[in-house]
Amino acid sequence: MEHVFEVEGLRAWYDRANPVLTNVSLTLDAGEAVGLLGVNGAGKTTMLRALCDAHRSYEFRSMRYRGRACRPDTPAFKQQRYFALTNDASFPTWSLDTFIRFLDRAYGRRERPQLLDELIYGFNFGGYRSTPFGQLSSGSRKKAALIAAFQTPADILFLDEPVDFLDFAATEYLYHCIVAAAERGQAVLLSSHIAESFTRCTTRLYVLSAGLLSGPFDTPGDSDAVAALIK
Ligand SMILES: Nc1ncnc2c1ncn2[C@@H]1O[C@H](COP(=O)(O)OP(=O)(O)OP(=O)(O)O)[C@@H](O)[C@H]1O
Repeated sequence: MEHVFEVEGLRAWYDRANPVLTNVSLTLDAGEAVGLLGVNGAGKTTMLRALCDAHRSYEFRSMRYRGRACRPDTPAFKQQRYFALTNDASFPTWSLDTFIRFLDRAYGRRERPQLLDELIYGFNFGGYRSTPFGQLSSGSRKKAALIAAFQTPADILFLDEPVDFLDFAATEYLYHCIVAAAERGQAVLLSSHIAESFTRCTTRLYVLSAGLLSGPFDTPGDSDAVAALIK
């Protein structure tokens, strides 16, 4: 089966003599959510940033989007992936409504127009859609970032610690959104420190440690077994 995305031999660094990532290879398939585990500082964010053209210092042996060679900055790849940061402080004067208009131009419109309204309702964000991001609480800012991510028609969603800052209800709704995105045919790669987010949402896991990515492993059914993967 053709993978929607594959990368081999990714290496990334801040100091070239001490690379954060020395050999990262992974595949993502349409219609699956995949987890990315690693202790604090393992390099998960650096990896996602490198894959999404947000980190300059990297090299790789090969990268493919739907079987075609690409780079993180290839326009055809960029238009089919969305990267949601852990803690996004960009566009402080923009609201969700403004941001969505921008994303509609960049990614094209949603196949189901009602998806955006469903997401705003599900994340209980209706009262904030015209509030500037800079005036939102951390959790509400995160909800805006996740609504923006899940409403795009991009083939691949890269979600860096999507659970962070969310309240209980929003966390539950996030899990629903990840599963629903996979059911719609998108590929989702999410990093997290919450084992439950993997057992609830993913089918496969990769573990980042000492610059190397191991896996994929079938996602275990219980949280202790997930945590054991990084011991
Ligand atoms: N701007 C930077 N300059 C230099 N080193 C950095 C920079 N950002 C991150 N690092 C280092 O790169 C390594 C990987 O950091 P990264 O943020 O990718 O890890 P992470 O797995 O996402 O961590 P966490 O789970 O704590 O978010 C760490 O040793 C970190 O100190």
